[in-house]
Amino acid sequence: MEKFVIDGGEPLSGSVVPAGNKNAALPCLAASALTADEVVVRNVPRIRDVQAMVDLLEHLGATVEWRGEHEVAICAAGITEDSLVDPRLSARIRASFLLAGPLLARFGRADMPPPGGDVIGRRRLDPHLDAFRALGARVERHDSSNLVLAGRLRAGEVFMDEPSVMGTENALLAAALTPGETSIFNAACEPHVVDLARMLVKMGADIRGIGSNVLHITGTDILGGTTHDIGPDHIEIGSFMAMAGMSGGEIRIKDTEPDDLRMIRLVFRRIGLETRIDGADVLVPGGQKLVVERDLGEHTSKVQDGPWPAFPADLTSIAVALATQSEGEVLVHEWMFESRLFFCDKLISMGANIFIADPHRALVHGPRRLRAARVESPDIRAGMAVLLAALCAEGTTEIGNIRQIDRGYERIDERLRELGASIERVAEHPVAA
Ligand SMILES: CC(=O)N[C@H]1[C@@H](OP(=O)(O)OP(=O)(O)OC[C@H]2O[C@@H](n3ccc(=O)[nH]c3=O)[C@H](O)[C@@H]2O)O[C@H](CO)[C@@H](O)[C@@H]1O
Ligand SMILES: C=C(OP(=O)(O)O)C(=O)O
Repeated sequence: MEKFVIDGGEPLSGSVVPAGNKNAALPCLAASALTADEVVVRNVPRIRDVQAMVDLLEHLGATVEWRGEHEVAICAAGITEDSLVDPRLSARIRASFLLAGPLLARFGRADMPPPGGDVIGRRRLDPHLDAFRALGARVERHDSSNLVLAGRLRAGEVFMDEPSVMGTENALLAAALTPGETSIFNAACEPHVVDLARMLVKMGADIRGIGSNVLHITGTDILGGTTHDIGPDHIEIGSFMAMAGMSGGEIRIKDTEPDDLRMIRLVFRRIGLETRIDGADVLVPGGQKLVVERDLGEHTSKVQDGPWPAFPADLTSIAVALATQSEGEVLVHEWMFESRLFFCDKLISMGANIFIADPHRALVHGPRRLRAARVESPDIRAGMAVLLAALCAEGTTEIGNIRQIDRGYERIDERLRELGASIERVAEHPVAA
């Protein structure tokens, strides 16, 4: 067990290169299971969740070779219809369920142990199952241990009951290896869904409508290998933007996809943070006095997440942290997950003024001088939000359970030190009873 020990209060400045998008790397790695040819994925973030997906593929029988810090070659020729998904590894990540689409399409059967992932509310698998059923699969067994899907897939029409990100990805993965034209309506269109669709095109599927909520996939019975570069992680970029604003420093975030940042920049501006686009970089000017923009008629501002291109759910915790340092009042409405805002009590223990109206809504009043505390990281993004708070708090904060932060942010302590932070990773010894 490790913890972070942070001495807060220093402005963080300098430049940082964002890691590859975690939520794109995971489905793109799962896509390697669709073919017996070699697939090379580049700009892969070296985070715990990626390692779990790589371990899952290896356990299934794929060969995996790291060819550089961020480049991995996978050959799934060794995966057979008898390969089994390891339940222990599956429980480590939500994205383990993305192996269902490839296994079902390739072998006509997928025996899936329950996935893991952040505990941030109920996480439905129904949209995935609806999609597989629309392509001709049946649920053969579903008990607390496993969910077994079976059937030779045929192209069809999928109408998602909600634009589920991984549900859309599983439908895409399955449809790419199913001959004929499949249409997905009410599809999710997050940058990671786009990334996966582009990779599947390079593997031999024909996909129209990429980036929209209607996808037409002409699948094939054999997909080939490819080399694919993962795009920059817009959630990590948003986290660095908030970090600059909260600490008062100037940070340049390099090599981004500015078009993917439009809603994030718009919402952060509402919370009081100005950012500029300079070529492919985002510049957060230093020394900003953050003031919340009120709505017309002096009404309270609201930040609400939603499916793309709305503000990403994975940045709501970061938005709460940012709002603690901005003058005024913001209502953060985390509409998608029921438990994600429970972490606000960690910020409250550090001195933030937050009124938790109900599980979905928190009213944040700023600015508040934050003070050091001992806190645990409940999930990836809450962990990062608490880390941002610690970086601008007075005194020495300790954050436990940092495995959660390591699930989604690569070498975050080293990268923060390069920006001037005082942060140490320290082994934590259990206290004897
Ligand atoms: C590995 C991965 O990629 N994980 C991401 C993925 O999870 P995941 O794919 O599991 O999330 P989903 O998009 O399926 O759903 C997210 C939540 O929002 C709810 N919902 C969704 C759409 C909608 O119109 N109405 C609605 O209520 C769902 O019921 C669920 O509770 O997408 C989430 C939403 O962007 C992100 O937080 C996760 O980081
Ligand atoms: C919720 C997240 O991840 P997962 O879906 O893998 O739990 C996240 O990335 O914030």
